[in-house]
Amino acid sequence: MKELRYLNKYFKKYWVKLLLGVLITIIARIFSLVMPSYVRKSFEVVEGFIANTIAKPEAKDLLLEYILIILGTTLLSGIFTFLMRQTIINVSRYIEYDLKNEVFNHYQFLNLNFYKKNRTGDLMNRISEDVGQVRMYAGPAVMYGLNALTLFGCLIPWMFITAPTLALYTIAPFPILSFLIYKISKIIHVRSTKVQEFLSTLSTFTQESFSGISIIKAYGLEPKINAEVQALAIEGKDKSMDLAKVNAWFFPLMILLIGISNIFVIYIGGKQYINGEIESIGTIAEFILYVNMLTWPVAIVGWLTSIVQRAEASQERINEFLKQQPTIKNEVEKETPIKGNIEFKNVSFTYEDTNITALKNISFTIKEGETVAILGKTGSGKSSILDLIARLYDTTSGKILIDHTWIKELNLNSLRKGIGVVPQDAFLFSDTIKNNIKFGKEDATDEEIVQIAKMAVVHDNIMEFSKKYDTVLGERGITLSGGQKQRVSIARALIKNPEIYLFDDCLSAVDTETEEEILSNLKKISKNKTTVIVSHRVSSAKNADKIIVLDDGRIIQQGKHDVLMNEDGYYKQLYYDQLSEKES
Ligand SMILES: Nc1ncnc2c1ncn2[C@@H]1O[C@H](COP(=O)(O)OP(=O)(O)OP(=O)(O)O)[C@@H](O)[C@H]1O
Repeated sequence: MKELRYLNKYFKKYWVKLLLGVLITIIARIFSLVMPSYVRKSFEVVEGFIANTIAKPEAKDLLLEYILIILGTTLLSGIFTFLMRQTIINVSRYIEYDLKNEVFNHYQFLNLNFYKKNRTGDLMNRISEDVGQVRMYAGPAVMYGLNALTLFGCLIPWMFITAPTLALYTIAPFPILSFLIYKISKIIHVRSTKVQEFLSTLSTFTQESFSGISIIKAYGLEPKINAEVQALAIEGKDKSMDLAKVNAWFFPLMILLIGISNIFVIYIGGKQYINGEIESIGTIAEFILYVNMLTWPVAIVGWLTSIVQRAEASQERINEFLKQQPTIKNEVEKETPIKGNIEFKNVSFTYEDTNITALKNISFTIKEGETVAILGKTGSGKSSILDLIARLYDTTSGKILIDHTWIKELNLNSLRKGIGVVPQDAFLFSDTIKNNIKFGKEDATDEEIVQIAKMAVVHDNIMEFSKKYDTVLGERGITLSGGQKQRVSIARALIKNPEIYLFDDCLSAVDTETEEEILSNLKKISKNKTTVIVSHRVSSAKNADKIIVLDDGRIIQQGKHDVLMNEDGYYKQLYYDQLSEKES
């Protein structure tokens, strides 16, 4: 229960509703207890009538009165049971809602490393499956637990007062029932976890095969994939059958134990009645009703134990993530708007997960308003520089200064607000083109969006779609070409109108003509703004105020196009290679 203590803050938050729920549960159970004793009394009236101690009209009146009492109390018990669910189960839904939001918000603040270390499926599972298990504890477990406690607390003493020996025989099989249900619930849990795990493997596999359907078709891999799905399906069927087998034991076992208890009541009760140890045959009827009333709560004790254990395990998994603190977090309260001066001072950077040192003792300065191009072979550390500027990671050693202030001493929101990133993989959301562009500026007008799309040279493409800017992208809509995606992603950054633009090889999928047009538009729009362009093409770099050439995490060349063209080195070589490529 140590991990589940985390939920106490939510129980405190909803304590009024919970207390109301507890009171309602107790009232509902007390009303339900009235019925069996009135059934006994009804039997006694019939017995009295048969023995001629009660006259027919009086017997009729009494029976009618008892029936009305039974009906009334059962109705009241039903109404309060409804209210019990409305309060306690509702509280559990509120807790589920709060906890899901808390976990999701927490995820958002964690570093990129967290997302690399943990699989997306796992993150999703903890927020849905695990929170769902915890809700079972906060709602049904509390409700059924209370229910059972109230019933045991009221019924068992009453049964012992009415007929002690009969009570003892009646409840004797109950602990066995509880224990067996507990054992079965545990086996069910183990097997259903296996089924769940398997289902997530299966859905990952099928999802990947749908996403990669074009590759599968192009390589003629359909039979192989079908065979793999077949094998997975058989495995899944076997696991589900295992679960079904143990599930099938649950209700028969309950019915068996109810039957045994009923036999005890009838046999022992009958013997006692014959021996005159109990006064009325109605007591036997009353106890049969008690057996039926107690069976579910008794079974539930076993079930509850396993629910609590599962919730504890789930909360432990949730807490494991909630305990993780972002290493990159905002520690500066006041806003610190940025202007765009960037300085790297002996920066080295190693990725924690792979231990790859992407940058080795890098130093350079970019003045406010300058355009700097970063070139270099793949894996030389270009994107890592951009990630460090946006503070998606912190340097391993050395310092980054923005406007002469250490990046860690800036307000993180102000920094990110001042930066417009166009990443290498132009990720667009499954939403309309308009909303994807508006992501950069929520209150952008339609005119602004069109103007920016023109700047990113994607307006004409968008106008060709039947729904124009309202065209939905992604899984629910159309797939843009690589170049179109890149340009929508550029529009998204431009509309933000930040102080620093970071373009990560974002023109790789457009032809050189469009590239020229976009670059000249960028020049106009990003005048006086700091612009860092990562590229593999000299054409994107040649007009920059400074070109930085990286190799294996180190700067090997630095300067303007003319300067670098006068040096023998990577840049000059690349220039001539790309020139001859263009000519041929
Ligand atoms: N998120 C990451 N986690 C771990 N290692 C990484 C990560 N990103 C990059 N690396 C490694 O760091 C090195 C530099 O990568 P980086 O992406 O900065 O290179 P790049 O010059 O931008 O390459 P490209 O031109 O192919 O985009 C590479 O060896 C890469 O494998």
